[in-house]
Amino acid sequence: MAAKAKAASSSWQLRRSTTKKQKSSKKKKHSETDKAELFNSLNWNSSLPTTTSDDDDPFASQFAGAEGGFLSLEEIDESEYGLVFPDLNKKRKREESSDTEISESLDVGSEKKDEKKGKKKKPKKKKKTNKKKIADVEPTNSNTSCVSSIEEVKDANEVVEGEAGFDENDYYEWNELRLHPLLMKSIYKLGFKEPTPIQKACIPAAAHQGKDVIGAAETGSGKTLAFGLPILQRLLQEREKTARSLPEQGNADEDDLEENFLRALIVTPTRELALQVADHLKEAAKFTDIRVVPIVGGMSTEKQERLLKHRPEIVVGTPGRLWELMSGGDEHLVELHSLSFFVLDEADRMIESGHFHELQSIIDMLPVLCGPVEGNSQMTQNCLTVSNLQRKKRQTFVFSATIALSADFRKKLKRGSIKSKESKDDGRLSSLEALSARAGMRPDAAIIDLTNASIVADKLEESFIECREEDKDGYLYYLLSVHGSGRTIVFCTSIAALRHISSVLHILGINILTLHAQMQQRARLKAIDRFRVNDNAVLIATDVAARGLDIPGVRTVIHYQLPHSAEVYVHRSGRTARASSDGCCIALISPNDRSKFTSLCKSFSKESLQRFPLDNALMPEVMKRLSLARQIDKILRKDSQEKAQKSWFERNAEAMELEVDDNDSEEEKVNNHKQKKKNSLHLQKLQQELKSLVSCPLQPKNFSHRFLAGSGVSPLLQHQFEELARERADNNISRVDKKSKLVVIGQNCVEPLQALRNAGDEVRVDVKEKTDRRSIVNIKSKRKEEKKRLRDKRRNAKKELRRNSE
Ligand SMILES: Nc1ncnc2c1ncn2[C@@H]1O[C@H](COP(=O)(O)OP(=O)(O)OP(=O)(O)O)[C@@H](O)[C@H]1O
Repeated sequence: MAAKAKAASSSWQLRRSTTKKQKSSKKKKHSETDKAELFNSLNWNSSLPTTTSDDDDPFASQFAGAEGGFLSLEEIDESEYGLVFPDLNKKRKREESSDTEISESLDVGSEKKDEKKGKKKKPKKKKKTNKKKIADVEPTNSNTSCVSSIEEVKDANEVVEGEAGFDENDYYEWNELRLHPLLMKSIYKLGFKEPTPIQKACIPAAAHQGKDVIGAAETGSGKTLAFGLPILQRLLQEREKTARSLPEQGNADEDDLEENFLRALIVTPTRELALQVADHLKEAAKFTDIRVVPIVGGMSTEKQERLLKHRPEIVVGTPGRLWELMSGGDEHLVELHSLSFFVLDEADRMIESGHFHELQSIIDMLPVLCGPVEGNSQMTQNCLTVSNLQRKKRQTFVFSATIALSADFRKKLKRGSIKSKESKDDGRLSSLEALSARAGMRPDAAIIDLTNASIVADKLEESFIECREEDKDGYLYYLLSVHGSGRTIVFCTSIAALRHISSVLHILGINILTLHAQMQQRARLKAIDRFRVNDNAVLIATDVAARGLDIPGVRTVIHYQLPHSAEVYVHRSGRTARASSDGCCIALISPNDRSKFTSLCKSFSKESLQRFPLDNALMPEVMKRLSLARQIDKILRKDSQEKAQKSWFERNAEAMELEVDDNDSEEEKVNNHKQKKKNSLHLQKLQQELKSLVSCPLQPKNFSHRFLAGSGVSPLLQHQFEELARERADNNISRVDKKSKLVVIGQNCVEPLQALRNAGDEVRVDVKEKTDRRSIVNIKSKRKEEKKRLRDKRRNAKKELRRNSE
């Protein structure tokens, strides 16, 4: 872990130095907006402990310097996020000289280029030793062109052959999918032994039958490659066909081939997801020269325009930035006549507000399918310049884990078909069905729904904690300190709640990262980066992180606030238990959340749920710390608000060239000073008290100092105790002093998932029974309230009468 952290920090240093120049020029540009943003967020940021702490300043918290989620806006090297185009030639040269394995693959690429330019390829000698393997990979259907080059299959085998533990037979399930050898090579490299069910179902339909696909499968089930591999497959096949037909056509279209058109446009709802999908596709296209570029908001438009000038074949983007560039007339993005794939990832999110208008406009830009485009002379002109092979039917892919939850799609999934008719409500496409139809989805689309009734991932353990709204912070702190092992994401619905818990947890000494839509994009990416490299990191996020984010090793998802819809609950929970690993989610349910939670359970046809097992003996200590943290937070907030107000007043006065009169009398000044001193002493006292509490593990009320019981000992502390015990044993302490002996009883419930499993079925709650009981309780309490209301009314009326008669 330390090595990882070191590597990460050194890579940051490197990035920072390379971007120094950009930094200074950007600083100027952004300074005004940065200031405005800083000012808007004063209530929040200013309440936080500052790193420029003055030793005498009690308001500079003891936790200053903790990583927290309080990211400074440092430069991020955009090449890290796919925003710098790789120079293919340079990349080739570098890889050729450094890696013999990869050089073989690049030979294939350069041979392909030679083919394109009409040069005759020298036949390679076939090695006898590889014959068996080639036969293994060869498709059963000889029609396909994808495995036409036996040399490529051979190369693919050779690339991975040398790797320790590689056995091609482990990958036999992929053979049926008849993927291009260069794609198989990436799959070997990625180590994906078998296709996931959604990949098995989608690839034949999309890649070999050329169908449109509506795909629904649980979160983390590999949907990205389910649509990504067919795209790459078709592009590779078409290139080969074109290259083969070139010599026959006498190289007439050679120039056309040199000019790449946009072939696939993938739209995702969030920036992080777009960057991630682009990265994933780049991995899959690693051994080809197909280029994938992410186009997302929050980053330099100019840079992205420059990238698009390189005419990448695949663009992955968010609707806002894509539409901004399209409406601005970006050449590459508006030349859509050769577009062969249009993909809506997380499609059900796209019809929600916030994305709708841009997406609708993008869809309206897509040419009407098939052949020369009607009614658009520009398009028709462009079409004439495109190779016939490229001008094939456009395929539309619509994917999400929760399509099956959307009412209209559920109907359609049952029917097994989509309506081709466009339904429009006052000029807006109102449903996902209408949107896909408008995008050109054909009625014979393959509908692949692999979601089960509960929609959530198979290996996800769901649980809940019932508590009062004001105790949520305490239970969250409990979970993070008692079971704070493994990566955890805490989801909030509002940014205000996120800020509140981040601040309190920060004061309590828990290292947290934050992610929400009001953060600058660089800070958002940085938070994700930091979260990725730390095995025990805690990310407090809004629903901007709910969809698609693929961070391996997320063990726990905590719903601090319940989401507004069942779909979001599925996606949030789906950040754990991904790609056949397990994980758990815990919902904190206050009385206000109950009805929402019940309807959530109903929509997933849940019969029973686990109550998260708690050690209530620890709660008094938790609440004690929390109370201190809240007091500190309140004082810090008040102080920073006052400072912000004062500096705002002074700044404005200065801007208006006014002199600020100090009207306070000497006496007032002295009193103010005294009050300030008193407050700061109080704050110091609170901070010290909290510091001494958090330096010890959580202790139950009846805590024995002789035996440190497992529950309440954090994993880190337990490790330290064990080390200490070992050291003592090694030193062979001869003094037999019972009191000095240290006994460490192992902590069984480190991870929440383990705690849940250890608790077994004891904590299982019958949801239906609970709902019924609740509704009875509700009716009873409503009746009681009504009776009380009537009684009060009668009493008041009597009083009124008496007063009138007097
Ligand atoms: N065939 C495979 N075998 C093993 N792992 C795979 C395979 N295909 C994809 N993965 C991995 O599974 C993880 C999840 O994939 P992906 O992000 O595509 O899931 P998803 O279904 O799109 O999830 P979500 O619905 O949350 O967006 C990724 O880390 C990916 O690398």
